[in-house]
Amino acid sequence: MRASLIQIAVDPDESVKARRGRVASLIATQRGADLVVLPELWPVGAFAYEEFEAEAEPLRGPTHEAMAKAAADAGVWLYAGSFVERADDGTLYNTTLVFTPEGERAAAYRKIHRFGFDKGEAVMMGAGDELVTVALPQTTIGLATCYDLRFPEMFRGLVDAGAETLVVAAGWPERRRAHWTLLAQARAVENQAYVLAVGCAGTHAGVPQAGHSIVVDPWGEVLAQAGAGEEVLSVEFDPSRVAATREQFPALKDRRLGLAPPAVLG
Ligand SMILES: NC(=O)CCC(=O)C(=O)O
Repeated sequence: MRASLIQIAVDPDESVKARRGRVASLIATQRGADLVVLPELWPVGAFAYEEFEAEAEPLRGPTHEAMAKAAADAGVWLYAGSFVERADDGTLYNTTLVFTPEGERAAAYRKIHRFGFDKGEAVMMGAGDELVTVALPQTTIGLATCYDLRFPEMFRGLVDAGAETLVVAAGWPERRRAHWTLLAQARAVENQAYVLAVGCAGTHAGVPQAGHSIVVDPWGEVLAQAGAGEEVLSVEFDPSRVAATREQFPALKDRRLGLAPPAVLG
């Protein structure tokens, strides 16, 4: 199976409309890949909070339309990263879309863990509360977005729902690049799954992006990693290695669920 992770530069000197067109052209160059993956909030920028209201779109808005067409034109499964969705009740969500090679929407995932503590996304957006997996012909993918990467229980939930390849769309800052690589490898090792994690390049809202998109195998080995700039990271991998790894080193079978809470002394 071949996946192409497009590490998009998100800079304020390019309009959302221009970037949408440029990204569609980049997807067209990946014809022949089985899966193309885009990062988090690439139309507007994950840290460009002041733009969220103005650039919010309905689910079937311009990003949905452009990405459905791009998937169909290239004939690829497209993990289209996320955009700012405005729901019918006015709530904003950080929503990832997945399209089939025919351009049909296969899934929409609203980011579960919002970043920013008491500001930014955490206060401006609603939180999703549903895990999402999609069965591709070669592998079942589990969907996650950026800050989600810090929450292992969410990834275990995706694995319990059948995910073998964990896909993370991110706008991860350079400041915490070491965490990015470490957490991607940890999620792969503990779940004995592939991790495909794509970030952004460039600088938006004054936040330099980490880039360094990464593909990790079920043994925790890094199969490929991008540099800091805009880049397409293309990688071949064998999804059957997930079952083989789980069979040969069956740690997932040794889970102990439902343990008693610690006794309270005194
Ligand atoms: N957009 C995000 O979710 C950023 C997450 C982040 O910077 C971190 O977890 O660190």
